[in-house]
Amino acid sequence: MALSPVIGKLLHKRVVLASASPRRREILSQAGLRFEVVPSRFKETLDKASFPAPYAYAMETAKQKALEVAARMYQKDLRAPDVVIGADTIVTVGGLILEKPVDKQDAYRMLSMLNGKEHSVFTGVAIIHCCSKGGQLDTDVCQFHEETTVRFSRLSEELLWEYIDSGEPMDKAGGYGIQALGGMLVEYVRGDFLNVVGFPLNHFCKKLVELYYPPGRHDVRRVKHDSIPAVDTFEDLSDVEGGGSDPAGGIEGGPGGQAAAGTRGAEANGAVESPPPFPADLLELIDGFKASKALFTACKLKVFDVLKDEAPLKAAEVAGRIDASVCGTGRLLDACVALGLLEKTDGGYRNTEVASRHLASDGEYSLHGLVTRHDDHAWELFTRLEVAVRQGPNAVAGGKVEDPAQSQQTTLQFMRAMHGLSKLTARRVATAFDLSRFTSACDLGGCTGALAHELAHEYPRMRVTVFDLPDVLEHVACFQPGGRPSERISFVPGDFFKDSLPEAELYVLSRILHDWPDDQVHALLGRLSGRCKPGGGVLVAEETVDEDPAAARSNLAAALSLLVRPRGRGRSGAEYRDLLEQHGFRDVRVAAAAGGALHLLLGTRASPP
Ligand SMILES: Cc1cn([C@@H]2O[C@H](COP(=O)(O)OP(=O)(O)OP(=O)(O)O)[C@@H](O)[C@H]2O)c(=O)[nH]c1=O
Repeated sequence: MALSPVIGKLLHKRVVLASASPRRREILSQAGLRFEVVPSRFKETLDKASFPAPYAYAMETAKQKALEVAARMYQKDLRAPDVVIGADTIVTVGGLILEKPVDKQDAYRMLSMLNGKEHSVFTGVAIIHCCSKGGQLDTDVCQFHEETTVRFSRLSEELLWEYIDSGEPMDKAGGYGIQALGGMLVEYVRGDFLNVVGFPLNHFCKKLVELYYPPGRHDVRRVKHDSIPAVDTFEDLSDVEGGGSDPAGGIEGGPGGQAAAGTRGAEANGAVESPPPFPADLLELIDGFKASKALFTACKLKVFDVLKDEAPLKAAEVAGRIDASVCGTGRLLDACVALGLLEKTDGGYRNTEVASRHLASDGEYSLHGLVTRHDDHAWELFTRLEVAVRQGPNAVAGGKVEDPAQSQQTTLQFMRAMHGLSKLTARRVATAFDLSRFTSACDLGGCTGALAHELAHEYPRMRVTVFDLPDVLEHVACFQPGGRPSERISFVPGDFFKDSLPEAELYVLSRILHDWPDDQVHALLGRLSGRCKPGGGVLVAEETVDEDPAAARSNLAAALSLLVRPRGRGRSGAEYRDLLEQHGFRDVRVAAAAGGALHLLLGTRASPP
């Protein structure tokens, strides 16, 4: 069966289901998973009020159930299973969390609350990978939750009691079982049916895909947090069976036929037309700016710096370090956990590897400066996207040109942003072509010298001059590795439109040309071409505006940025090639770097006719 490659990843592992729920056992075994069942002894008594949302409570309970089993099994024979799966299903209505009723009266109380209304069913799931490290149990926790909306018909007292007397409600969250007699109470279901029954199989498979086929081995652009499965087998299945995001499609093909019976039951109850597929991707897109803003805020408040130095820390401790409210900090930290930037453990919050490497303000590959620049500058610029669309490029701010050297602060911020970005791509730019025939290079607008360092490192015969505005070069010292530039790198102050260009065999224009309108690009290339000797070269690195709709998604940010910028313009790869050829460069070779984000061109100066 097409799904088996995903489930199959667990077939050679010792898997334990930490649950007494017969429904979970059935759902997972019908999906082809092989596992042992070890019911958890964890008491479901966590303080619900201490969680920011009901799903967080369900996820934590699921995790504690699984951890209890892992710890107990490890203690017993000093060998934990490879994977322990825990789950917890709750029903929420009017802000209340309903678990399993304690008696018939309690079941009546719950069913009365659900009567004639919509409610949510959340299942929190924890997939815990265990191993033994230094004689101790080591666990790696992966958690997620799924929400399904269910609506009950208006039911008479008599029917409610008849249902309660059947005994079915007693071991089920919210006091009903949708898969059996309880299905008759349900008017409609929106979302994953199996999630209501007790285990969100579809989301579980997606998580397995994320865990066992991490981005990098596949096309990164196809992996989206909690939404699209990244493996062909799984994606194909969704297509075949009625559309990836259509929960109903998934149910029909689901294991065992229970689910199918459930949906048919809901239809038979009549009255309500089945709702359209839940547009999860679209909603994620609508909320996309909130995710960016959460990241910006956490960076600005130096959350990732604090957690890089000391971790794990509780929300109150982080709040103390960043001088912010405990409640606000808790929300922000949880948002960062949901975004995959932080991890939450029993001891508190800690950075993910990516956060420590890229979001703390220090470190070789820090993007903190880039994030700050986006928050302070790009954010504001994008609020004017509508104006830019209506009036065309460069119309924003009445054509006001932002000068990066406006103030020391702005210059430094700009340099930090550029430095972070350049460090990430410099090696790729330096090595995309064999540049070993050049013994000197001049990086025009080379800013902090990040690319110059890579060129000097890659080509031991090459001397590199960084040519940039005096205000920029004033600050370069703090960006040099070890505090000082290499012997083969020199910094020369000047304006490439006015001042004499340093002599070099290779001229580099990395992320420069997009910033200028055509007349100034021609002026600059004309000066450069006049200075370049025959056989010399020009290397251009740019984000391009591609005409190819298939590439549009990856170019989206660059294309829109170029639209809202007060100056400059986006160009396609072909336009850059044309520009070089117009200025006497021949044999233009083209390459892509940084996963296609950068377009590189290397041209050779022809002898004048
Ligand atoms: C809404 C609904 C719930 N359930 C069952 O309700 C229990 C929830 O309780 P839990 O605490 O998550 O699990 P448990 O049964 O106590 O088992 P365990 O995992 O060991 O704690 C699980 O059984 C679910 O199937 C159904 O069978 N059908 C439904 O429509």
